[in-house]
Amino acid sequence: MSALEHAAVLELRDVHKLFGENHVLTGVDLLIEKHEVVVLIGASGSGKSTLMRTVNLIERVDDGQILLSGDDITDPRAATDKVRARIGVVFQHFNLFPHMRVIDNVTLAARKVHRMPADEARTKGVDLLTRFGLGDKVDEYPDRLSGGQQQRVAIVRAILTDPELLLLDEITSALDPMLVGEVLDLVRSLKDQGSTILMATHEMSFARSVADRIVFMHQGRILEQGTPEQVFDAPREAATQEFLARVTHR
Ligand SMILES: Nc1ncnc2c1ncn2[C@@H]1O[C@H](COP(=O)(O)OP(=O)(O)OP(=O)(O)O)[C@@H](O)[C@H]1O
Repeated sequence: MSALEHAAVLELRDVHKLFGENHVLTGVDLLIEKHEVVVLIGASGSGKSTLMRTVNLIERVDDGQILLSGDDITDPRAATDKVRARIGVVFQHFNLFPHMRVIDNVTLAARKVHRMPADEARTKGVDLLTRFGLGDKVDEYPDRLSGGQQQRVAIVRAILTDPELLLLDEITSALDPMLVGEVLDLVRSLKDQGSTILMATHEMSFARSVADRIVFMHQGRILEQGTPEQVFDAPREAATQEFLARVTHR
């Protein structure tokens, strides 16, 4: 077997990011294996979003390397659109096109970027929407859907082309609390079907129940990581203890 076949889905090696004088990522090392669900937690401003944005090449790292299934995507010669086509991304705001029906939103990238034939994309889109309880919304426009439904559509869009990695950045933060559960249930199904996920969230009980590994970020680096039991029940670092004391009552 070649070394590539053993490559982790995602590897960050000593990643640094600065915004002017603000050193936001201060040396992040992270390894995510296939089928792993890794949840990033940490205070506001600790660098979770920035970390995810460097993986999707929205932000360029200032130092260090990021490898996707063994390919150095921080190499300036790596084609940004080809890298992005291998990663499914869902942000806090759904960013659906308001003038396009749900099915067209879901299949657009598959058809235009991945050159999937339109009928195949539609069949796959309808199948996934149906599986996730949106079968009757296929031909609706986004503004006829609840926030939770729109976010589920955004997730279906992200998984339509079977990406190697899913990045989920605070996907429930903009939702009415009543609608959070349906979105988190979908994430749980993705885990059950073997997706590889890097997710930032403030939903601590969900993080505990879904994560294979919890990664606690503090001041731009990973302060500690481990199973949910290790990090939530026996945090080693004072900063982790303080953070958890503040958020776990939620
Ligand atoms: N485009 C940008 N330009 C300048 N500074 C930025 C930019 N994006 C993020 N920052 C700064 O980087 C730091 C980390 O922000 P980031 O959004 O990564 O934190 P976070 O842990 O995701 O926070 P939250 O939980 O609130 O989403 C903050 O100090 C923020 O102000």
